Amino acid sequence: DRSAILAIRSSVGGRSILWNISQPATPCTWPGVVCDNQTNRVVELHFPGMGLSGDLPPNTLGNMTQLTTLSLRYNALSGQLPVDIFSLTNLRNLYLQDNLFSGPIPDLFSSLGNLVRVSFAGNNFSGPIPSSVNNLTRLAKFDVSNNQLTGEIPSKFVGFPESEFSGNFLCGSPVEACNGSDTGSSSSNKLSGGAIAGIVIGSLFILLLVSLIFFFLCYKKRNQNEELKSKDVGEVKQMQIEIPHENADSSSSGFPSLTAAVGGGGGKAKSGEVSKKLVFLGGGKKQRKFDLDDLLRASAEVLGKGTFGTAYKAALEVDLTVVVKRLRDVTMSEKELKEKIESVGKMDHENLLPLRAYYFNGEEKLLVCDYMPTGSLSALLHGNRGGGRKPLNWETRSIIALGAARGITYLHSQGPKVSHGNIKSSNILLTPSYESRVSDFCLAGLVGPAMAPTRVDGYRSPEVTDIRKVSQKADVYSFGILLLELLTGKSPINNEEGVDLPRWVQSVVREEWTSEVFDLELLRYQNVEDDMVQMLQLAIECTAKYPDKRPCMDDVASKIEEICHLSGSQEAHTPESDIVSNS
Ligand SMILES: Nc1ncnc2c1ncn2[C@@H]1O[C@H](COP(=O)(O)OP(=O)(O)OP(=O)(O)O)[C@@H](O)[C@H]1O
Repeated sequence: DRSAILAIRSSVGGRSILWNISQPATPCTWPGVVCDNQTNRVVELHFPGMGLSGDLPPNTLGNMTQLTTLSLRYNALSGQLPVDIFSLTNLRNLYLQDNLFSGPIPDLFSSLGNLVRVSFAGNNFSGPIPSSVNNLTRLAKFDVSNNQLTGEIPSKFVGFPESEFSGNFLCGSPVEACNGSDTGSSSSNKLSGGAIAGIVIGSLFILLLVSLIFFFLCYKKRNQNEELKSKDVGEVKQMQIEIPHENADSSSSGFPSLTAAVGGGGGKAKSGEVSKKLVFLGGGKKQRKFDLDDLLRASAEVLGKGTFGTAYKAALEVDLTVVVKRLRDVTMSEKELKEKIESVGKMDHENLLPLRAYYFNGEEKLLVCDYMPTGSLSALLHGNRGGGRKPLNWETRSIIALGAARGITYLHSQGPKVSHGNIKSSNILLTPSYESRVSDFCLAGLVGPAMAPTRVDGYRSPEVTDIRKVSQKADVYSFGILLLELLTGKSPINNEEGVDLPRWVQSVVREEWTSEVFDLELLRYQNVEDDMVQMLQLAIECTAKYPDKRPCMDDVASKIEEICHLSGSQEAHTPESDIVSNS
């Protein structure tokens, strides 16, 4: 290993201060060199931005057979990649971005079967990406942006981020589809003047046609809006007669009233049907009651649009704020819906956010639950990542996981067909002491298949093709994703790897979980590393591809208790400063 590094040095130079060969015989103490403690073999080389230039020497790197990471990014290395690099079968990370490498990515590249992350971005690599890369099953990142690559992108990269392939002459998913012509064609394929003129005229014609269609659609839309406006006025009047309330359009807080926010007191009521009744759920439970007028008068703020419709925060009084969900596209009959909501209203567990009340009148369907001022786990994990954020410690994360697991376990205990159906971090709401309250449970059958939104995709188990047909084992899968989210700090919907979390985690070898997988915020808690590894294993079990291979929720909750030494009910006592660490 030592002589290989010295050979590289004499070929490509670099800043001598970083290559002090008068040092001891072992290269393990040289800057940028990482060795295995037991074997003393070099496992990682990190020479980023060290002023290396020229061609890498042949038959050199290939001798460093234990190399797992090779980082030569931000240098001025040129020429083709030496062939012996492709014999480094232990290599997992290859970072060669921002150099001057040229020539093809050879077929041999696919012999690096352990590769997980590769960046060739910002070089002059040319020719096609060999289709044999389809065999690199662990590859999770492959950034070849800004090279001279041509041809069709191998099918392996469907679903990878487009940005990793941009700035080339490539076609096919994830960039634009191939149309049969070679975008990287040589001068012999240059278009004639006539052909160019034809294309220009054709394009102008298409532009004209598109503009005409656009104007026509705008015109039609405007007419429709005018029609709707006149209809709405009628409906608002109708609702205002049916549901009388004072001061409906504005409130003292400056936010519009709920009536105004939902568009004039709600949707269309069935003719002759008048309902002012807000039906409270939860039986004899002590809770403050209010009537529909109070609700409609309350100042309302949109919280977001979810699977079932829009959620509004409605402040009724100084100390009474609720969330109103306005359901849309409900496919059930009103009778069925009432039965369903009544049964959901009976669910009672300390880790569930109960439904407080509902209101149905014709097309208008409102669900009411308590507002949770601390917000959701999603906001806590992913909000404010840029700056001014308080890291979320391991203990808090495990208490949140356990609370959510217990809430879901309770649901599953209500019958083999009862499942949550929409487990995700925005549906785990938190009390001020960071206890979990699982929300939006058992509502999966409410909306039609057209509502199957891509937004739940990151959590949805592979066997679920219709979001109305969920199961307890599908819940376990989604919960496993939630655990991965807690452990990695990455959102399953929108993460920089652009891959699904289980696939990404499993592409990293176990020894590297600590450095590669866990949220950086968790790395400071070294005494709990074992617990985190066990939790990650549990998450992987939960996200098994086949439902039968997944544990049941009851066992998942017990396992979390065991891993984190948490048993009994978690007290709501911990002040915020103990929960989110300040450093
Ligand atoms: N009771 C609540 N208290 C505080 N925030 C809430 C409450 N209910 C929902 N939210 C927040 O309001 C936003 C919109 O919620 P909503 O449930 O409508 O959509 P979602 O959770 O994003 O998706 P889905 O409808 O699929 O559950 C989310 O950010 C959610 O965390």
